[in-house]
Amino acid sequence: MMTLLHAANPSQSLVICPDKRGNVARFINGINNHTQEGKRKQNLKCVRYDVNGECRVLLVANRDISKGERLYYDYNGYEQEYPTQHFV
Ligand SMILES: C[S@@+](CC[C@H](N)C(=O)[O-])C[C@H]1O[C@@H](n2cnc3c(N)ncnc32)[C@H](O)[C@@H]1O
Repeated sequence: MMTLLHAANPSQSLVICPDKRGNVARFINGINNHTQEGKRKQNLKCVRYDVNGECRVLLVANRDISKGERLYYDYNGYEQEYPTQHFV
């Protein structure tokens, strides 16, 4: 679960909960966000857009990505709940 927007009223917060619905993004890897080396691997970042009044979260490349290269983003949003210390 990833909190992308933390609001005082929880019903206005934006949370991604992939056990309800998923897509091809399930194949994207996480970075070990406890090390500088892990952080350097990140090649995707989350961006929120308003599309016809609905909030959409896109994963956007933060640099050129070569064909065949693994995709990595930071699984943790605000809460840092996802353990990533063992990620390679
Ligand atoms: C959304 S899947 C990531 C895609 C998965 N690696 C695959 O091949 O289908 C999430 C799971 O993959 C594993 N994972 C993701 N990133 C990893 C990494 N950098 N190193 C090791 N395991 C990772 C973790 O077990 C995590 O719960």
